[in-house]
Formats: sequence, C-alpha cells, structure tokens
Amino acid sequence: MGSLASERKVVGWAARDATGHLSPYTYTLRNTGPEDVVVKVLYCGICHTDIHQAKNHLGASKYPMVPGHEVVGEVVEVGPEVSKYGVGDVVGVGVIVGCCRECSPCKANVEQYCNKKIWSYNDVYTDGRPTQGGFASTMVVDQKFVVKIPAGLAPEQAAPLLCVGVTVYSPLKAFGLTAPGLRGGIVGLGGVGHMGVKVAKAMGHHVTVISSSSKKRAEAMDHLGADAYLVSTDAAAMAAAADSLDYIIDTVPVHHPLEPYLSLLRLDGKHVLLGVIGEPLSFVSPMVMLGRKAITGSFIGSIDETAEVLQFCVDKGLTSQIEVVKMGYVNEALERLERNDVRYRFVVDVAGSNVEEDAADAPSN
Ligand SMILES: NC(=O)C1=CN([C@@H]2O[C@H](COP(=O)(O)OP(=O)(O)OC[C@H]3O[C@@H](n4cnc5c(N)ncnc54)[C@H](OP(=O)(O)O)[C@@H]3O)[C@@H](O)[C@H]2O)C=CC1
Ligand SMILES: O=C/C=C/c1ccc(O)c(O)c1
Ligand SMILES: [Zn+2]
Ligand SMILES: [Zn+2]
Repeated sequence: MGSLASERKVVGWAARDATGHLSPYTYTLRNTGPEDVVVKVLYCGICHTDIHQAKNHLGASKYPMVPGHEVVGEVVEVGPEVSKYGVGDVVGVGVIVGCCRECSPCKANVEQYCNKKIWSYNDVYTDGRPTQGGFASTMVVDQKFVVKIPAGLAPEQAAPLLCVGVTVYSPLKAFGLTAPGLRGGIVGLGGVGHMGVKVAKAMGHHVTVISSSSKKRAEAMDHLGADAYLVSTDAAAMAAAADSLDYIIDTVPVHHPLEPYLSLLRLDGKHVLLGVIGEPLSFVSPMVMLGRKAITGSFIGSIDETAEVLQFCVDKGLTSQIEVVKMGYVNEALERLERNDVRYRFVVDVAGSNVEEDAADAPSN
C-alpha cells in the first residue's frame, strides 16, 4: 500500500465553454478516501459523448470540464480499506464513478441505471467537488468503479472497451441476443459501431453494417469481418434487405429517421438506440405493430459487465482499432471525430504527453 497523500493539484485538459476547445487546467483532487484508488492515467479514449458534453449538446454542461471516460491507468496509491487493488495494478475507469448502492438497479448490480449515479465528469461528487475525467494526469476513484485490465490486453487497446466495448456487449446480453446464428445490423460504423461488429461476429452472428456512405465498405468487410454492407440512402439495397434482421444496434449521434431501419427488422426484431440525440425521433406506429418490433435503448453496462467484456475480448482475441495521439493533438482529434474522420477510435497517450508540464500555462480553480 502506498502512503496517503492529502489534497493534490493535477493538470487536465478542460473545455471552458461550448466551443468544446480543451486547454490545460489545474485543479485539486479530493483526499484519498478509505476505499479510493489513486490512478495515474496512462491512456484515455475519445468518445463522441465527449463532444456532446464539451459542446453542451444536451444543455447541461458545466465548465471547466475535463472530459474522458475511457481511462486506463496505473494504481499509484490505495486507501486503507481497498481490498481489490494494489499499487502497480493496471486498471480501467469508465463512465460512472458513484451510485447510491441501495436502489433496485444498484442491488441488481446494474448501477449504471441508478438515479443517483455519479458521472466521471460533468457531475458533482459526494464531497461537493466537480468530477473531472481522464484527460488528466491523475484520478481518484472509489474501488467499486475500477476494473482490472486483464493480462493479454494492452492498456491503449483496453481504453475504448471501457465504454464502447461494454456499450455493445450489455444490450446483446440484456435483450437475449447472444445466440450464434442471429442476424444483426450495426448502424454507424464509428467507435461504438466497429466494436459492435467485432463483438457480434465473435458471438457467431451474421452482421450487416448500415452506413451513411460507401467509404467504409472495404474495411468493414475485409478487416472488421462484416458479412454485408448497406448504404442507408440506397433505397433499392435497403428494400432488398427488408425483414431480415433480428436486431439493430443504432450508434448514430445525430437525428435520423428510424423507419428505413425498422423495415429491416423481422418479427420481434429489436432496434437498440445507443446514440445520444437531444431531439425527438419519430416513426408511425404500424412500423412497430406489424412485426411486433421493439424500439429500445441501452446505457453503457455495469461494472461486472465491463470486467466481463474485457475478458471476452481477451478470450476471443478481439482488439479495438485505434489511432494513438498525444494530448497536444486532442482538439484536432475531437474535430476529426466530429467530421467522421477516424478509423475508429482516438486514444490519447496521456502519460506520454507530460500533461503536468502544461501546468505553467494552466489557470487553476
Ligand atoms: N448508449 C451509451 O451508453 C453510449 C452512447 N454513446 C453515444 O453513441 C453515439 C456514437 O458514439 P461513437 O461511436 O463514439 O461516435 P463516432 O463518431 O465514432 O461514430 C458515429 C458514427 O455514426 C455515423 N454518423 C452518421 N451521421 C453522422 C454525423 N452527422 N456525424 C457523425 N457521425 C455520423 C458514422 O458512421 P458511418 O460513417 O458508418 O455512417 C459515425 O462513424 C454518440 O452519440 C455517443 O454519445 C457512446 C457510448 C455509450
Ligand atoms: O459515452 C458514454 C455515455 C453515454 C451517454 C448516454 C446517455 C446520456 O444522456 C449521456 O449524457 C451519455
Ligand atoms: Zn463513451
Ligand atoms: Zn442506486
């Protein structure tokens, strides 16, 4: 066990307003509580949610905001009651860092659905301080919300899985969609979508990618292992595929019509919405009645499922397809992600970016 330090100043890269532009920011971490783990951040993936939050797409952003919720780091200190981790362990932190532990979702170990959950950034912790995410040198996290990175998974590879991996794995399990031979569609071949293809293929599904363009066709088929590829605006190809899918995992992060996708589902097919869209989506009721189809949603996955999907990826030999960048490139990376110009996830090499040296320029709180 390492020694317990009191409050410490750290440097993260924060958005100050809805431009979403990140710049160095010095702030104070909470004292290490008895069940807290102090994590030196090694890598942090960039999720489209970081854009939604940094740019206030949902209207609830608070600044300064240090985004980042696909965090892999090394434990550098543990509180006296930490039993699960020790100094030197390589661990992951995702979207949630707190919950009430008493409600029915918490008791059922689906704490991501707790109404009192605490987000890893853009939230307020139990001590009244703002939570700040993984684009920073260090985080302090309750051991309950930390997962061990299994042997056989490189830390930069593991980072995206802490969000995108579990986000596709959880609904497939929750909706009974794990049996081999099922036919699935993945709408939107980005960070979440590309792991959707890989996880669904590893479960033995026939996987159709449904994309906004034909640009990713060759990669989807040749490298990700998809079985079919549809361009959503190709009406003839979409019509030919009608009534063929058991489920659709929809990862599109902007408003889009649902009906072209609903028509691809067969009897009892499920359309699982994963994209964060702050405007109403619409469809006419016969689109779901005639075929007893369901439109549903899913939010990340539990801590247990996060550990499970990491091991699933090791067991199945799955890796995420990533572009590793330094922190100084984070604003370009966010812009490229927003204009759909990454295959398929940026991961920031936080430890290799010496963010503490940015402190000289960093206004503090
Ligand atoms: N429910 C949950 O728990 C989670 C939700 N999310 C949300 O899921 C969504 C996807 O996240 P992520 O995979 O990181 O995002 P990406 O930007 O990596 O991927 C989104 C994909 O959607 C397609 N797309 C269609 N229209 C647009 C558009 N106008 N702008 C950008 N992309 C478009 C693109 O695929 P193509 O080129 O094939 O059309 C793109 O690659 C986000 O809204 C994110 O907040 C993320 C993680 C967890
Ligand atoms: O990337 C993970 C978080 C997803 C998310 C889902 C729903 C929502 O309202 C959010 O603010 C984020
Ligand atoms: Zn995410
Ligand atoms: Zn709860």
